Amino acid sequence: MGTQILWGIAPIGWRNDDIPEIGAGNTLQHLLSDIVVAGFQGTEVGGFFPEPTILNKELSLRKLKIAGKWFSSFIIRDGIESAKAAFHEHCKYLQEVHAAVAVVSEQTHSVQGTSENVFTTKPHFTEQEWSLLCTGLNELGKIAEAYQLKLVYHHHMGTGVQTLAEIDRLMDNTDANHVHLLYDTGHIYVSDGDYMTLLVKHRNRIKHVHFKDVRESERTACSNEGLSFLQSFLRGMFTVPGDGCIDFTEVYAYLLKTDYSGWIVIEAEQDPAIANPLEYALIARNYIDQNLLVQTYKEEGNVV
Ligand SMILES: O=C1C[C@@H](O)[C@H](O)[C@@H](O)C1=O
Ligand SMILES: [Co+2]
Repeated sequence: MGTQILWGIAPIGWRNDDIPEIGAGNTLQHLLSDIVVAGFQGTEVGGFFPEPTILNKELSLRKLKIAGKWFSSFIIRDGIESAKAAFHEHCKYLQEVHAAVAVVSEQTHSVQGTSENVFTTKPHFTEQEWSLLCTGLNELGKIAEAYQLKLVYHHHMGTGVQTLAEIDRLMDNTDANHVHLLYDTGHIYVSDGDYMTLLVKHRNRIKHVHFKDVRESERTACSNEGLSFLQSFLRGMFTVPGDGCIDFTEVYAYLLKTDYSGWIVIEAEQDPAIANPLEYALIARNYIDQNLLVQTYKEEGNVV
């Protein structure tokens, strides 16, 4: 067995699909070259990425890989058949860029992209909606496998699968063979004020990881002011590991102890006009090298 971890960083610090205007001047080439400078092995696909042959060329020039890509599903709103058709297209693209996972988030009734207070407003699915969602995800999971991908579900602020209780329900009612979990430290911390319980409870379903850190003072301010999800990230609620309040040494130690293999993707949405993306990528890299990789080194029996 043993642990095989690939380290990536998401485009979200350079350009953000939730607010496409910010960082719009950052090109694909600029982003990918910054990722190389910061010493990461790959990234996730952003909405502005080109078709597979062009992307593969730019990736191979820099020896970078693609981990996966976000997919907003509307299983509840549009029905399973409609979601399946869109997901086939998504998986086809991902297979062509040799990705490992398809990141799925159900966006029916979501307030993620709205001006609603994300700390007090979120959808609560009915019994019928839960049943449709879980059945639909099982179907999408099988489609992902046909493209040599794993479907990993992204719990997310402002959506119907946000809290630990909601993630429990999703895990309990979907097929573990087809529906896996993406563990995002930042989202579960902002939602529940805790990140270890989810990790320990559902470690056996976790097949993809986002390391997102949180500035506690900004989280409190955003919550007190009743900001939306988009306003909160523009305000600086999220940051890279090493710059916020999450103890990633604890998270990483647990992943190592349980032989996690796969991608860990640094993901911190910030306004690139305020937080220089390369500078923050280097802060993350430095934190990983100084605080996390030293654990792998010790596990291998080395003396530090
Ligand atoms: O994985 C993610 C993808 C983004 O589009 C999303 O809004 C962000 O919060 C996230 O965690
Ligand atoms: Co995420």
